Amino acid sequence: MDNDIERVLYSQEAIAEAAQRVGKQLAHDYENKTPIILVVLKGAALWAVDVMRYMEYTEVEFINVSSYNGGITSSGDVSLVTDIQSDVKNRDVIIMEDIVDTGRSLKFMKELLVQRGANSVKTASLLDKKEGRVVKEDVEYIGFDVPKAFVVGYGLDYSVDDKELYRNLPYVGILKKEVYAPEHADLVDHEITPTH
Ligand SMILES: O=P(O)(O)OC[C@H]1O[C@H](OP(=O)(O)OP(=O)(O)O)[C@H](O)[C@@H]1O
Ligand code: HPA
Ligand SMILES: [Mg+2]
Repeated sequence: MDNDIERVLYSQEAIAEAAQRVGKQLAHDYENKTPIILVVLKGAALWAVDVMRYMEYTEVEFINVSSYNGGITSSGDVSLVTDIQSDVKNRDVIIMEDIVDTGRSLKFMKELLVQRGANSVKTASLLDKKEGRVVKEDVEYIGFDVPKAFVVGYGLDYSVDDKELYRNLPYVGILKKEVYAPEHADLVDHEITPTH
C-alpha cells in the first residue's frame, strides 16, 4: 500500500497536532454550547473522532453524501445516501469533512441544514483544496491547505471497481499517477491533475 504513495504530505504526527489545534479552537468557540458534530461519511470518520476528543459537550450525527462514484473526478451530482437522524432545527452544526475540493458536497449539505432551520452551520475540514473549487464555499476551521493533487489516506479513499482503497493509511499522501492513470505514467503530475 505504501508503495502506491508518491509522497507523504502530512504525517500521522502532523495530523494529530492539527486535530488538537482545531479541536481546542472549537472547544473555545463553542464554550457553553452543545453543537452537533456532523460527520460526513465515510472519509471524515477518523478526523472527526480525533478532533472531538478535545471538545466538551457535543452530540454526534452522521450524514453520507456522495459524488465521487469511482475514480478521481467529481461527477458533479451530489446525492444524499444516508440522512441525519436528528432534528437540526435551532441547533449549531459543525460539519466535519476530510476534504473540501470542488465545494459541491459542502454546498449541498449547507443548503440542506439551513433549509431545516439550523441556527448556525460551520465547517471543520482536515484538508482544504482551494484550487479545486468549482462553487464558492469557505471553510472556517482548516487542518491543512492541500495542493491540487489527488490525495489519499487517513479516511480519504481512491475508489475503483467497487473497492475503496487507502482510507486506513495513518498519513495523507499523493497517490502515484501510475495507480490511477497507468496509461499516462510518462506524464508529469500536473498534466493529469484531476479536473472537475
Ligand atoms: O468538495 P467535493 O468535490 O464535493 O469533494 C469533497 C467530498 O468528496 C469526498 O467524499 P466522497 O464522495 O468520495 O465519499 P467518501 O467520503 O465516502 O469517500 C470527501 O470526503 C468530501 O465529502
Ligand atoms: O483528493 C481527493 N482524494 C480523495 N477523495 C477526494 N474527494 C475530493 N477530493 C479528493
Ligand atoms: Mg471518496
